[in-house]
Amino acid sequence: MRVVISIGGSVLAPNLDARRVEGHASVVETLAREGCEIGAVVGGGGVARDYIGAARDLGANEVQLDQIGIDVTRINARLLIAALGSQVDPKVPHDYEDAGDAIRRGDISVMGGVMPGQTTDAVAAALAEYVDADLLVYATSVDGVFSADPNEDDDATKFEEMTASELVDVIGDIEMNAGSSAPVDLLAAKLIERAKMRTIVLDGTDPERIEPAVLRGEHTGTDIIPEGGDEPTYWAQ
Ligand SMILES: Nc1ncnc2c1ncn2[C@@H]1O[C@H](COP(=O)(O)OP(=O)(O)OP(=O)(O)O)[C@@H](O)[C@H]1O
Ligand SMILES: O=c1ccn([C@@H]2O[C@H](COP(=O)(O)O)[C@@H](O)[C@H]2O)c(=O)[nH]1
Repeated sequence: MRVVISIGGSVLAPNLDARRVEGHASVVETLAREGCEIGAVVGGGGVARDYIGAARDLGANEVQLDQIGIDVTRINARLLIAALGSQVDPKVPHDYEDAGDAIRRGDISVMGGVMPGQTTDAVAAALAEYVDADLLVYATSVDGVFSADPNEDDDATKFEEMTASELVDVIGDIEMNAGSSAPVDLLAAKLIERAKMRTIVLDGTDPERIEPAVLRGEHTGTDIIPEGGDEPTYWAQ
């Protein structure tokens, strides 16, 4: 089974806690031992937003701010690489071909951002499509996709499952400025839709939640169901 895991910066490195990074690395290594081929994509989190906020105050434009964000995602990717064993490609790929080559060699590949105008959510979706992944998992700071931002709206309800086109509708109005927050960004949702990619959005603050989701489809987040796609088959079955 080939899986791409997007790990939000806010769940990997909300502060520089080595044990937390080790926890995520340990789950990735366990999945690799179970026979999964893995591409990981790491976000920038609060640190990226702090840098972006300061540079915005200094007058940088949105592309310059995105470039700062990309730099931070790549630093976070290096942090995860540092915690992974010998099976990881030590290089942070800057494009999908290099990441795909590493995965096909049997290495774990860890990417950050690639280009302005998107977030690492879109990188993960594009990598998943490029390597023909069986599953894409977003480990983010909320336990799934809600009808509205659950941190802003007490009446927001969680989707246990939804189609990719419903996802596009729900997140379509979220702003796309550098450093913006969304469980999955709009470009990622469109890529998931066109690739008919089976996708799970879950709370990754506890990395232990990722393993049962990948191996058995067990989680409390949101399943994005491919329209016209096949029924999911789980690795452990
Ligand atoms: N409809 C929605 N459903 C769920 N979360 C939403 C929704 N709309 C906005 N959000 C916000 O999206 C946030 C999750 O995305 P966020 O970008 O902060 O984290 P991430 O995916 O872990 O990546 P990173 O921290 O690297 O940016 C949540 O904290 C929530 O406030
Ligand atoms: O391909 C990419 C990836 C990221 N960015 C910029 O970086 C920040 C932080 O990334 P997150 O995935 O949101 O953690 C993002 O908001 C963008 O400003 C990018 O431009 N291109």
